Amino acid sequence: MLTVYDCIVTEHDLRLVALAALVCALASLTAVNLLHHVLRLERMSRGIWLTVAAAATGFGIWATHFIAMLAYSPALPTAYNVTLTAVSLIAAVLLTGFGFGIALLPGLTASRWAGGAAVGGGIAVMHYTGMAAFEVAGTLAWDPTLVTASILLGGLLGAAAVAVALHRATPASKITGALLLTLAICSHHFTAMGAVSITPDPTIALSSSAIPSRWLALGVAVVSLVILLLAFIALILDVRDRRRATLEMQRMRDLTDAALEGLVLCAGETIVTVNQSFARLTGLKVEQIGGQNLAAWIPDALKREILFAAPGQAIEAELRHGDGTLLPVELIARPINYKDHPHNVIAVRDLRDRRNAEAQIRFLAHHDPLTGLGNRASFDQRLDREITLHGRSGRQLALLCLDLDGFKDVNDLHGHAAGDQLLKDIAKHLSTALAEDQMLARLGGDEFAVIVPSVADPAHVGQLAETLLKSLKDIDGTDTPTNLVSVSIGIALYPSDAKDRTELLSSADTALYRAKTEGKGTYRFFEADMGAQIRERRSLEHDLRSAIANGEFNLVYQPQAQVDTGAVNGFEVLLRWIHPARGSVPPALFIPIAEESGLILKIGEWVMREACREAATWMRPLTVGVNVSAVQLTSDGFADLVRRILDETGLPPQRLEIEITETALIRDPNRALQTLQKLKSLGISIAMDDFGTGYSSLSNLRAFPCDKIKIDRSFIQAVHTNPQAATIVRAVLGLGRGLGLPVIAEGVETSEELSFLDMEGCTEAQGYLFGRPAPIEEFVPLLSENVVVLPTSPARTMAK
Ligand SMILES: Nc1nc2c(ncn2[C@@H]2O[C@@H]3COP(=O)(O)O[C@H]4[C@@H](O)[C@H](n5cnc6c(=O)[nH]c(N)nc65)O[C@@H]4COP(=O)(O)O[C@H]3[C@H]2O)c(=O)[nH]1
Repeated sequence: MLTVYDCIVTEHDLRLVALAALVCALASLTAVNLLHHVLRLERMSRGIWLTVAAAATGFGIWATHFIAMLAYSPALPTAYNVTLTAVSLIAAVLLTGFGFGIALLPGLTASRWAGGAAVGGGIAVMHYTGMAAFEVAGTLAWDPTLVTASILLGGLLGAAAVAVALHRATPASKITGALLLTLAICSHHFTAMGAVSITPDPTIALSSSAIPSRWLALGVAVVSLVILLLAFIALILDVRDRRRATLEMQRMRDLTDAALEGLVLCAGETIVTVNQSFARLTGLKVEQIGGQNLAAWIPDALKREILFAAPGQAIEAELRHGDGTLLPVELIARPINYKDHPHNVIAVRDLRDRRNAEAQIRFLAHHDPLTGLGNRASFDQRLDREITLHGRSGRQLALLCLDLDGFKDVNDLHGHAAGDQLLKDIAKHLSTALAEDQMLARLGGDEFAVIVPSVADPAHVGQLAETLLKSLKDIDGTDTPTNLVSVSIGIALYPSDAKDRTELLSSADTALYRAKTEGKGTYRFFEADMGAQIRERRSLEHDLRSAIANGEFNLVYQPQAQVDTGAVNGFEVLLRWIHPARGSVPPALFIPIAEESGLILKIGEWVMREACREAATWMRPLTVGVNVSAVQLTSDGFADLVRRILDETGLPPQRLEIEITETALIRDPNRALQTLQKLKSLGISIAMDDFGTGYSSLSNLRAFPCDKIKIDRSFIQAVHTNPQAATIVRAVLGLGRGLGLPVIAEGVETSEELSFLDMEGCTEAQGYLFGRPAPIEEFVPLLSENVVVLPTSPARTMAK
């Protein structure tokens, strides 16, 4: 070591040593930059630039050697053999090119070390060939240890230089590599120079063809200029490559950021970079993620293993958000070559929307979207399950079918939004009244059902039905018109009322039908004989639908006469249905069915038109009383319909009397009032039918524009037997007098009843005593002349 130091300090011109080191460093940096340039090139165009890199390095080694030789002053005449000097340059270029070629073999780290060692070998070959070209007037002696050391230094440092320089494309890696290469060349040179000792020998003459040292200096200067030029080219190339790489990187980043999916570039499990979409998924910034381990974001090690083991295959995993929550994602990995190194790109797709949609679909498949209750499908499944369980255990199961009475009116009168709101409110109230193990489902428009498992006593189910009915009374009617609806409930038990689901549903439905027909807003248990009645009712409803078209209806007329004179004032029109198989079906049977099914609208229109057409043909201006049901009165445009019929038939409105019951008013008082006012404004009169049986409310008589009160026939017929009935008749007659409204008594069958009415001041009557309802042809004389209809009463004056 000391020998080498002595050699540098005492035998060399240090300024030239510094210049040699500078040229060497410049050549090394040029070589490293050119090597990286070669790496970035297509394989095809690599050869040329590999040659340029080999030339720059070979020339650099050569120039370093000869500048250092110029710095060497053994105080003897020296010169250089031309051929060997040229060979040393060629050897330096060729061996460096060979070493670089090995080092650039793709994918092998060992090849970089081997290539670097070959470059180190080139340095040694060049040096010792150069020394062979060295002529001096003396003899050279070599220290074998230092020679070996010089070769090892060149080889080892050369290997390390190339390996480090090519490890990464960072400036640090490049500079370190270049410094190591400089060190390899310089350390080799000066160690080798330390190994040589010259013994002056005046007998040895320098050959005449040898280049003198000053010529060598010129040659070295030229070579150094070549190195400078190559270095400049390498710099330009490097800057250009960097700019391109930056642009390319920016383009790639823009492209990946535009992707909706998250993209992660990984070297092994280390994240190199990510795009904006991925950063968004994690809630962090792009810069915060680069350099981290993939495990920080995809915690499931097995999933990561599968991901890399099966490139191109989508796998579902969980991604950790910056806040620690886990998101469902789909991952696909693809291997790519990035910066000549194998990498993986992982596409990350957010599955939250898909999962939500799937959950939504699953929910919709089993739930009613409006109320959130179970739907028919999930109800059927549960019922089947419960039936199987109860069948095995022998316990009882109850099924409650609920139906809203009057729900159609809510939709018609208040709109569908109000109807929907009402259904939601009802679902909420019913749900809160039920226990955990009971299931409420919405089976259709206004149909709900409740499954009650493990029924110990049917009376408990009755109590539950009452609770449900009561719970609906609590609904605040400000937003939803609950006063228009009530709920009817039908209850059937398994296994006593049915042997399977279909039969159980049918039994509960039958009980529901009964509840609806027997007052609504109530509940009924299934009874064995209900089925036949319901079938009967449904069959009638079916036949009613075609009754008008089949001409099965006709009208009968019943006279209404003055009590004192018997003079006829008009007729009440009554509908008759002659069923092709059953014969005459009483209105008390089919009118409620027509009302419930809505058929009354068509039927009522037919009655009104026929009655008006008939009355318009009468010679005398008698009144015609037409019964109008609640459904008609509250239907859209009823008053307009009546006006059109009057126009069509030509009947003066004053001759038409519409008979309504109090129940029709109570159903929807506002709408009823509006319609009645319109009818009144047309000149039509209104009679309050069946008075005394329903609400018999004075306020109704006051609030609605009524022209006549009709006392129900049940009171008239009991007037002699039941003192209470007589009192009611008197009270109604008093009410009429007080309000200034005429009162007509219905169902007068005997002269005693008539006498009573006469005595009590009732002015008008109707009943079998005056005439049974009959086809109008039977009353022809009454229509043309003022014939009194009461021939049986001798007390009465016959009026002409
Ligand atoms: N025992 C007895 N009965 C008498 C006597 N005088 C009349 N009647 C019966 O009493 C009912 C009077 O009709 P209502 O109270 O309007 O009661 C009617 C009415 O509410 C309804 N109805 C009949 N036709 C129509 C119609 O065209 N439209 C509507 N909406 N309802 C109708 O059907 C109900 C029953 O009608 P009907 O069976 O025809 O029964 C009629 C009539 O035949 C009597 O002296 N003794």
